[in-house]
Amino acid sequence: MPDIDKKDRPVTSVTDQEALEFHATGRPGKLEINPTKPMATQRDLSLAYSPGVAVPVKAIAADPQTAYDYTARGNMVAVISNGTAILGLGNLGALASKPVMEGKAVLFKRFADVDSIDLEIDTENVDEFINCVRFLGPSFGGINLEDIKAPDCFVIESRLRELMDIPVFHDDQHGTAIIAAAGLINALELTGRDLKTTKLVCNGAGAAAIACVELIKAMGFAPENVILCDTKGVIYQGRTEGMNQWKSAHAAKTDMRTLEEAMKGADVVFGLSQKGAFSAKMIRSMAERPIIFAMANPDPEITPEEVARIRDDAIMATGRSDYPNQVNNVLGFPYIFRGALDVRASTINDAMKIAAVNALANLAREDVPDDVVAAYQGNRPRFGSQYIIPVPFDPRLISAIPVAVAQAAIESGVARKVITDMAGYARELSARRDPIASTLASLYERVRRRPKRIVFAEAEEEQVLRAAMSYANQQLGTAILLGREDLIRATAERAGIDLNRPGFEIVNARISTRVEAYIDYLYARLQRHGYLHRDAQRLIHNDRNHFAATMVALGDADGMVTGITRNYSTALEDVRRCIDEKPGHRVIGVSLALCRGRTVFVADTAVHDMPTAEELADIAEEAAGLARRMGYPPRVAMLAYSTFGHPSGERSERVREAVKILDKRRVDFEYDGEMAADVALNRKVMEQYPFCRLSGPANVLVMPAFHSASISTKMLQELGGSTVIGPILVGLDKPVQITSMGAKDSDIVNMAAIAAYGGS
Ligand SMILES: NC(=O)C1=CN([C@@H]2O[C@H](COP(=O)(O)OP(=O)(O)OC[C@H]3O[C@@H](n4cnc5c(N)ncnc54)[C@H](OP(=O)(O)O)[C@@H]3O)[C@@H](O)[C@H]2O)C=CC1
Ligand SMILES: CC(=O)C(=O)O
Ligand SMILES: [Mg+2]
Repeated sequence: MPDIDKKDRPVTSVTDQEALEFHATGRPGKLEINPTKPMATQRDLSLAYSPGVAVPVKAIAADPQTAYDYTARGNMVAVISNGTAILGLGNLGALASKPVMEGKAVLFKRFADVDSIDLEIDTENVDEFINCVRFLGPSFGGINLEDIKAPDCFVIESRLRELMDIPVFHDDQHGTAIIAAAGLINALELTGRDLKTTKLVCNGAGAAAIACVELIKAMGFAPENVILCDTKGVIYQGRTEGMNQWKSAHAAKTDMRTLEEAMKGADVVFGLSQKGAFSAKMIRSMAERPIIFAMANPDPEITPEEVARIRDDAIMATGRSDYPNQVNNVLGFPYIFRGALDVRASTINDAMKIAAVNALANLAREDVPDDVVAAYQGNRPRFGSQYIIPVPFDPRLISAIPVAVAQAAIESGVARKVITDMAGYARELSARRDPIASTLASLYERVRRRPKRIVFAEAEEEQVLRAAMSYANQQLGTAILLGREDLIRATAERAGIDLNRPGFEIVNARISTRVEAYIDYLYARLQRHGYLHRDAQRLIHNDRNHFAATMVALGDADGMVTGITRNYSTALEDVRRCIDEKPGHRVIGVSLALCRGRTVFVADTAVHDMPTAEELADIAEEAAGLARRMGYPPRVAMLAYSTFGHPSGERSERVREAVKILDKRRVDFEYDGEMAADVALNRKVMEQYPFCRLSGPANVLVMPAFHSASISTKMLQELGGSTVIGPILVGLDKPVQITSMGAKDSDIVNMAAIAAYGGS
């Protein structure tokens, strides 16, 4: 069980205030609705609404299946709850469940491009709830039930499945069961067990547990080898206390009465109950090479550290992201619905669930290819006791699971649309998901594995302190706070930030013991550039950028972030006085623009005002390198106002020349130009130039000059609704990132993490 000692604290811990601010910032909540058709002209309105809308109305009335062609139904799932069992928090009501349901809706979109809306129904009456949902059927392609207490959830789901002709899926039951079963299959394989003879104990007999037990029995577990326990102990035939029909269906013919008795000699134990339910004695009494899935959230029935102290032959999984082998339903519901929606399935049946189980289990046995390594913090996990199930950010999930689910739906006769080209479908699926979320997540994970000391050069500012707190809280490393200690502490107190916890270090330039070394270093660099010794003294004593950059140059910090109090070019000049460019590289700025599921890298957005052809070629190489490091195979477009010589003009000459220079350099990425932005980004327009060497729309845009780079990224941000990260500085010998003036704490912490990643 390597490495688990370091993982005592949850890595994603956030403060209550951060969580509230996250939800309240900007438009409150996590969701908004956007039209997919233009609504600009009278004609648009006539088509979208009266009179044009009457035509699809009549078509749907004549043939209901055409609703999938003319409305959003086919890609729309409702996430529905009454809040009676919100996560592990209990019955806090429908309204309080809304943040969770919005969260599930966002995960649907993020991971599988499924549009989703949350609906909170304010009743605990089972019949009222059922009636409310059943009449909503025409609006949706599927219903994802969430956080409804047992046994109500069983009645609600089975009645709605009968009443509705679209998939109804209780995520807490089947999502959990599918992921647990996938992990179990692999753990059985690794321990050389046959599922027909394996003895399993499941502690807990609620929503998740009953579904797990039903699924593994459907997969071939012998009913007599499965023992279910609840708060009253073993569920045995004839027991009357605390029973219901769902527990009775799994009551065992046995003399055992306690969990402790049941676990003696058991091969597998599932915990779907409560923190701490498994004792050391129970774990010790299990069979050799036991399989222990302690899935209670947020704290498992027993921790991996505790198990490791008791025995070293166990395969261990939990529901948490900070241990190996996370069993979490986010691995399932987005992809299962994706597959079900794509074949317009009328239900999600056992065949589809088992197909999802096998697809997930098989994925963990495959070699992890290069372009997926980023999702695993740069490591290449090998199928084994520490890797029995993929992580949620594995980009292969989007093509593996929906294909298997869709195929099973077709074969089991519940699909209303047949996909014949499954390989083509898998390719389409891969293109649906933008890897930026996994890229950033894996970047953060990688930094967590090798935490870094990052100096926050403007630590007297409140948003910088907030970013530093988030950096430390997320266990990315030590936040070195540069500034006057009294001011930093006063600001922290006003902002409610506790600086006495681990993860912070305050450095005051005026009293630092390293000042003389920094002055000597800077003077040696600048003495032949018109600087006197006292100029170097003044810069180190009075200027936080020079002090911080020198700290990084001399190895007293791993990286630096600055920029909110000084404009970009000034901050960059400060840094360049202290740090050179990396040998053989050119310092440039690259902005990441994320818009409608696409990510493009735009360069140079920071340094070169009017680059020469040679400089443009260098910029292309640096930007392509960054794209590749972030997991995107680069397709570089050298942009201009003209495309392949038309219209002709002097201004495009430099860009054409840059392409020739790249030809001579025999670079190892796709590039072409000069071309206009629409040719670079729009496949159809690009097709008018069949000789174009790009294999698809560009994802790296090299701008002809700084002004066009800056204007276009700002327009994308303001008018196009893009999220822009950066400019990210690349090409410096040490990792330094500069934010824009007035950046928010979330932007600053991203830049700090990027600086830390640069030093990994
Ligand atoms: N990792 C994952 O992806 C998921 C994990 N879970 C976890 O599973 C647990 C149960 O969730 P869910 O099924 O939705 O909840 P339910 O309320 O539907 O069921 C809880 C069950 O646990 C039993 N139980 C509670 N405490 C103990 C105990 N100390 N010993 C034995 N049995 C106990 C209850 O017994 P009784 O019937 O006697 O009251 C009940 O059967 C939670 O901790 C939840 O976090 C749930 C979904 C997904
Ligand atoms: C993970 C989940 O769905 C839950 O805890 O309820
Ligand atoms: Mg849930």
